[in-house]
Amino acid sequence: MKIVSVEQMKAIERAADASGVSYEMMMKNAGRGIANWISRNVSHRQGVIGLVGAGNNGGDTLIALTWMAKWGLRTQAFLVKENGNDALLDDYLSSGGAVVDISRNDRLDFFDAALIPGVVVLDGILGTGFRLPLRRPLHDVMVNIHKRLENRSDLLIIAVDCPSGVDCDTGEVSVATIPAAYTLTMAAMKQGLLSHPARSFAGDLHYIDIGIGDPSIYTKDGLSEMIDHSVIRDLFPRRPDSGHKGTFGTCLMIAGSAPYVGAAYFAGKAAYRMGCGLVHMGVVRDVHRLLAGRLLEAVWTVIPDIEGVFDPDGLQVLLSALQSATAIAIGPGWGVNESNILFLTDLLQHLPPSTPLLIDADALKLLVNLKQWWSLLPDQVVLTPHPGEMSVLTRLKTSEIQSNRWEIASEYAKLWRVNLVLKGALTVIACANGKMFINPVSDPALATAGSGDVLTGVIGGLMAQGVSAAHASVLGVWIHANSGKIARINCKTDMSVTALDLLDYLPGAIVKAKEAGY
Ligand SMILES: NC(=O)C1=CN([C@@H]2O[C@H](COP(=O)(O)OP(=O)(O)OC[C@H]3O[C@@H](n4cnc5c(N)ncnc54)[C@H](O)[C@@H]3O)[C@@H](O)[C@H]2O)[C@@H](O)CC1
Ligand SMILES: [K+]
Repeated sequence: MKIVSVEQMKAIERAADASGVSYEMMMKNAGRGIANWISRNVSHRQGVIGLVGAGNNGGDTLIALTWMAKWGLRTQAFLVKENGNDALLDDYLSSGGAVVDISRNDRLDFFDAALIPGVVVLDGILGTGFRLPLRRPLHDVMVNIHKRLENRSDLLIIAVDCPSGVDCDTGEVSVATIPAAYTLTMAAMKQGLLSHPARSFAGDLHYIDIGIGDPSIYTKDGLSEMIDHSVIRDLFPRRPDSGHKGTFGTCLMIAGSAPYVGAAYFAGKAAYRMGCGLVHMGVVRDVHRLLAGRLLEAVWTVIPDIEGVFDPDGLQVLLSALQSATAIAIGPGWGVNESNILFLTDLLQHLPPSTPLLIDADALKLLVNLKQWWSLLPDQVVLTPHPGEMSVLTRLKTSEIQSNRWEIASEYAKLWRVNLVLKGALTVIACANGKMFINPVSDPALATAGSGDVLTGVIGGLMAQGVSAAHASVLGVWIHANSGKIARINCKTDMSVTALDLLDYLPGAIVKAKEAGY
């Protein structure tokens, strides 16, 4: 789904209107789309109530309620602000709907009576027209509504376009913003919903077609994209029935050191879980000793070491593996030390220029010791820094990176001509060709030691099978995040999810990616 600012959305609507899809038609399509989505996706046996604001967001909601009333559902509209949508109200009433005006902060007993367990609440008070701060008298009515909906897990709250009271550009929220289980977003994702705190209020994000198709045809701006099912479904490598392990590539994983054994395991196992035909592990003796009996699927080359880290002259043993790999991943668990700077320098000089490369973790921190390191990389390259590693690479403060993730990722991906996966909640992928993707998943289940090593294996395993560096990053980030979501559901808490769980639920995330929408 494309991502837009409020200004871009307005310009797209103007252009669509000029090309024949009128504002009225867009709103009708929005309302019908919301009603259809609810009837297909949620149980609405207890009826649907709408919180209706004075603007077009309220208009969308009234049209949705009108359709559902026509279909015989029990519905009620609560007018939260004196309403300018008289014609839409008349339509709704003549379709059998019921209206209660609570805009003067009275008659809330009717609202209380409507909040029966299982009822669907459509939040259509404010959309993209809202700017903080929330003004009176709406503020007071919304605070009262908020109090009543708080902690009501027996209700299903669905936000229309955005949770009301969210700034759709910045992601800031008002005191009265109501957290939703789902947000049904019109035509394109509003960028603010992919930033915190708004993201935590929006729940699962779904697209509603308002009849204009792909919004990017109405603008010259290159729109970023939220990773969803429509983005990833075509990115999987082919797996012909006649394939053999050579068909599915060889990932050379140069990982681990005596203090960080697990990193090599997580990365190597994840590459196998992603369908890679063969994973060739380049590791020091201590890592080999501990993992050889655990990662039985792997082929091993033991790299000479000095006190558990790579010997600067140790690359010789890997030269033939470097040539036969179809992708190379480096960095997890290396440690930052003088030996590894020399080892990395030698390694970059011996890389086959056409083999895709992934650089993660400590190898990213070591890169800064090499002059113009970005000129030493192959064309197909992915860097997967977390904000701390990005800070080392750019010499910017982590706080500065975190407050401006999209712009900074985009700027440096272009500068270094790399595909950059800036990790953390709401991972940003800035591709070397200028395209930007945002992962909508923000789940503390993923914030656990070894999680990044699993991601390295996932992306490396996909590249080994011939998926481009950019596509492997997009698909890999989505699958990794969803394995976290599935792990949280299965562990029944995000607290107990470990990197081993992420590995275990990769197959579930792959299945989900292949068969269902986000
Ligand atoms: N323009 C279009 O053609 C379409 C718009 N759509 C819908 O329209 C929405 C945007 O509609 P609008 O531009 O009418 O805006 P909204 O519906 O978001 O709300 C505007 C209303 O909120 C009030 N308001 C704004 N800031 C406030 C504050 N700080 N405190 C108190 N009240 C405040 C305004 O006075 C106005 O009454 C979208 O989110 C979407 O749901 C869709 O129907 C698709 C088509
Ligand atoms: K809303």
